[in-house]
Amino acid sequence: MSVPTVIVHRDAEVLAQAVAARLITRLVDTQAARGSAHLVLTGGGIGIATLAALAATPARDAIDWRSLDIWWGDERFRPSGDPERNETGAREALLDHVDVDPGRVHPMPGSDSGLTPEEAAEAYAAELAAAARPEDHGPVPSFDVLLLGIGPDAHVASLFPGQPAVYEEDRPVVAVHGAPKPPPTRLSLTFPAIQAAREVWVIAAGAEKAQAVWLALSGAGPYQVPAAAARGRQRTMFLLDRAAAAKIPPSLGRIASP
Ligand SMILES: O=C1O[C@H](COP(=O)(O)O)[C@@H](O)[C@H](O)[C@H]1O
Repeated sequence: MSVPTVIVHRDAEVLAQAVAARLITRLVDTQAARGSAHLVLTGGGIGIATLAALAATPARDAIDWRSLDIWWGDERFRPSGDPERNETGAREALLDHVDVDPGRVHPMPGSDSGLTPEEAAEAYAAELAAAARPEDHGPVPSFDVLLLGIGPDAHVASLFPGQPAVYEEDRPVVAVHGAPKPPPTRLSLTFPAIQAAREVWVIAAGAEKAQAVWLALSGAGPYQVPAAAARGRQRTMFLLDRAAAAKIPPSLGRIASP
């Protein structure tokens, strides 16, 4: 697994725009090299703001949207179209405004799917397995970029401290019950699936995330600090605003926006 690189931007607005710009470059380069790319989206305030920033920049047209597979790192188990779903936020902020191939957009099943949360997790795992190639050496595609927000409690995706999902070592997707942040029932990628990504980008803005960010970069254990296990195979980035970076030593964070 890769050692995190930390980049600090002035504020949440610059952070969202900078991550959007970085994403365009990464996806364009990947599509040039391999013809297509796999992107995993996150929900949350800065996650959706990043997607809105991507939608707002004309450079978004450099991405071949029809050759992009879009996945989610976690989802709230609510009906399709529910405002609490990460999918709903992503569609409104970005996906409704670009020429994606609907067949390559892979939302996690909702509570109106007729599936139990456990069945929904299994269904999503099967969808991931169907997209994996022999060279991926595992049950999920090698995601090119996997975006993660982080909670004040250091949760990533829907992997909350001390919950059974953080101990999952085999299945790539699990149902989560009793999440401390509402809604309580969710689906989430697990650490093995997250760590199969080529690149993991943790995005955080705001002072309420500062302690969690510091713990995630300080060698804390993943069961109590899930963000400490947010690592990509080739690259891990912590993309922060100044408030979220406030507790990490200045030597660790490279200021990118004066
Ligand atoms: O519940 C969730 O929370 C995290 C962080 O959200 P934020 O609003 O505090 O930034 C998010 O990354 C995750 O996808 C989501 O389901």
